Amino acid sequence: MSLLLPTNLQQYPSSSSFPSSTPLLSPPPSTAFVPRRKCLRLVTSCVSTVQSSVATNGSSPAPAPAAVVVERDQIRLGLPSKGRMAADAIDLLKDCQLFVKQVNPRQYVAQIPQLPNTEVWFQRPKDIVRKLLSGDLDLGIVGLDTLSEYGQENEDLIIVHEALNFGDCHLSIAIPNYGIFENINSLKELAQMPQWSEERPLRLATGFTYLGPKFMKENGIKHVVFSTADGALEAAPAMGIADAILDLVSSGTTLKENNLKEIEGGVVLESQAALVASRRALTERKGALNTVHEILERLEAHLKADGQFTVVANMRGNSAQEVAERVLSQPSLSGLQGPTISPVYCTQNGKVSVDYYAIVICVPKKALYESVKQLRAVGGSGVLVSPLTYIFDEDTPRWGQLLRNLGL
Ligand SMILES: Nc1ncnc2c1ncn2[C@@H]1O[C@H](COP(=O)(O)OP(=O)(O)OP(=O)(O)O)[C@@H](O)[C@H]1O
Ligand SMILES: O=P(O)(O)OC[C@H]1O[C@H](OP(=O)(O)OP(=O)(O)O)[C@H](O)[C@@H]1O
Ligand SMILES: [Mg+2]
Repeated sequence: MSLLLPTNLQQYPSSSSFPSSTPLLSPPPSTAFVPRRKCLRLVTSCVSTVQSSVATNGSSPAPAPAAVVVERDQIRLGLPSKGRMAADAIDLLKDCQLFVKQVNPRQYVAQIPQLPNTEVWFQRPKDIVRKLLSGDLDLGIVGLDTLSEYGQENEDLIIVHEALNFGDCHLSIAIPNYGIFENINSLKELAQMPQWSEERPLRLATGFTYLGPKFMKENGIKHVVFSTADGALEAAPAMGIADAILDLVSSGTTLKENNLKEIEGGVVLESQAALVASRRALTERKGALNTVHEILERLEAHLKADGQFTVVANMRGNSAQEVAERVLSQPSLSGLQGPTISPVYCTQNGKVSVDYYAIVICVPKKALYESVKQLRAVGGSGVLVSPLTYIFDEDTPRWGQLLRNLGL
């Protein structure tokens, strides 16, 4: 990777010399609960964080901050303060019956009455990651892209839930769909283009100044130089500033509108919102593990139910067993653990009898129509479909994983 002539974008030669757009500076957390002696240690640790991280977000992995857990009574959860993740994060918590009470949008601290030992702090997503690392936050909701870029594989960061079902996008290389790139459709073809040399490397514009150089290095692409900007990167190729870009894509509209295309092998990562925690907080801060357990249980119950419908149907039959056999003969009707089948009691000529059975199953939303067709095929009628709110399993699989990860 080599240096290119300056342009109107900031240019940096490689991952090792990519300077920071913003230093990892986080203000000391509230000292309200910090005893005096701890206060001194806290300041020391903040100073060392600042000094050691001026070359981020695109340099070598940030060193683990000093292992200090500041004493405070409240567990701190960081939520995105604005942008596309903010409303969805609050809505998700609301769907889990966790109501974030924010008096007005400019107030950066809020409460969740259902979690009395927890404070919400609204921060920019990248600052959530930085503050998890500095110990100023204990938990956070951010995109996996931001976590990877600013967390830089730091072992103190633990992904508690990696798929919160919003903020979906992917980080991808894109090139012009015209000119010398017209017939280039893969990373390999891009790398092998005769145009790139030590003197004239491929110019890649990205805001991902850590992940970009790392990805190119891992893919053996040597003749590349990086530049950065804060947004509207898709303009860079047409402006003649860059040959390619590395940016987030969701609908693909921005690429299309700027005559750019993605290439095979060019996806650096898939991203969506995740619940992230500081390992130190979970192991050392009183109450943090209980809080994360409760949040995780609620999230899992909601997210699992979110993809499912409850389907109730009537079915004529001689016995529950016989109805069950018919239902289970269909591939999409086994539900989560098999159908629940109950007799429907009717009176006929003054006598109570059972001619029908009600069957209840959970059906993935995507398979709803197929399931209705299969139900009809085995004699189902009067099909009622309703949304499912929560599925609380015996155990949350991610909780077990988390405990193993923490060595507990
Ligand atoms: N199409 C998309 N473009 C960018 N980010 C997306 C997209 N879809 C989902 N996301 C998620 O939203 C996050 C960006 O949120 P937002 O746009 O609020 O930016 P930000 O982090 O506040 O950055 P900045 O304010 O510096 O632009 C991404 O990190 C990603 O996880
Ligand atoms: O695939 P799409 O749905 O078109 O979304 C992708 C675009 O959205 C984001 O930009 P953003 O809107 O944050 O603007 P910015 O680049 O100016 O920050 C991202 O950086 C892409 O440019
Ligand atoms: Mg953009």
